[in-house]
Amino acid sequence: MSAPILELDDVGKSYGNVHALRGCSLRVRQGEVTCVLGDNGAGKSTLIKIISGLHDHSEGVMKVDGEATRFGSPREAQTGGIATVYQDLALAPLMSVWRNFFLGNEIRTGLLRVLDIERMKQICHDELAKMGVVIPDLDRPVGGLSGGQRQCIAIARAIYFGARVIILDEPTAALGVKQSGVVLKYIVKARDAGLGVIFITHNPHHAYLVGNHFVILKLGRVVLDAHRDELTLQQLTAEMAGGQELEELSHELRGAEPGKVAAPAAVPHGQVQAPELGPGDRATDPEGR
Ligand SMILES: Nc1ncnc2c1ncn2[C@@H]1O[C@H](COP(=O)(O)OP(=O)(O)OP(=O)(O)O)[C@@H](O)[C@H]1O
Repeated sequence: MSAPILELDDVGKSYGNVHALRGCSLRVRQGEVTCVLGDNGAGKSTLIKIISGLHDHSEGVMKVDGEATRFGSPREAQTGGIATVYQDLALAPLMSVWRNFFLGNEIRTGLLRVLDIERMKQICHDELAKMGVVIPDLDRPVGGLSGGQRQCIAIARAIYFGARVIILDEPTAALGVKQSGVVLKYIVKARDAGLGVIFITHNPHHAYLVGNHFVILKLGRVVLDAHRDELTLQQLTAEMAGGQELEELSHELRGAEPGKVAAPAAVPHGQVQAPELGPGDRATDPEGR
């Protein structure tokens, strides 16, 4: 197993009296997808903010390449090779695809330092092609693209600008089934390109399709930390759903409405009931099984 690029040891963060994160340990390795799952208020955003340099941790140690590190700003985290793709993406909707790709990092040429548009378009085209993204017209405003395509542009951009760890903040949360599939494929491509991917999600089905490693946060604590070999999709779903709590709820609902059969237990927060993985799903199995 390769040495972790990023390690958290017992990291915690308090906002005044609120312990948003406690005793969180995590390893992110090259060529692996680490999925961080958790309900609302579990501490996922706090974790992202610590790793991406927005907040400092109050307890524990964060290491990058084995060295204890505290990022003073998101820019420092980026320089350290850590890129965060937020759900709202920080893309400018009215700007073209290539302008968005180079936003803040434009290539200039000549004495007058004018924008080298042709070169930027060519690089943008090549980098998207490497990820298998085909956008025929790079002059098109990003706002006119699908949510899945926008996520992919943001991922390709992070890779091109030197990310070694990429944090994806619920990239499939606002997407339908097909678009989610597109984004999951690019997560696999980023992993195969050698990045360490942190995939934040509410959805155990999406996580299990691409994940090598799974961490579940609940009320700021890690309640599950398992490698793919140690866990089935059903177990992951049950852990996420809080099997015991749903069992109790199911009894309660049955009691409340006599004669009615309670709804299936494991469907929290509008998520889809867990399908058994079919042969098609295995296409994105990170172990290639
Ligand atoms: N700036 C803050 N000040 C005080 N409390 C905060 C702050 N940010 C987060 N918290 C609290 O910390 C806990 C964890 O919040 P966090 O946003 O990290 O959870 P989350 O898992 O990202 O939730 P969601 O999925 O709803 O975004 C919550 O109880 C939240 O209310």
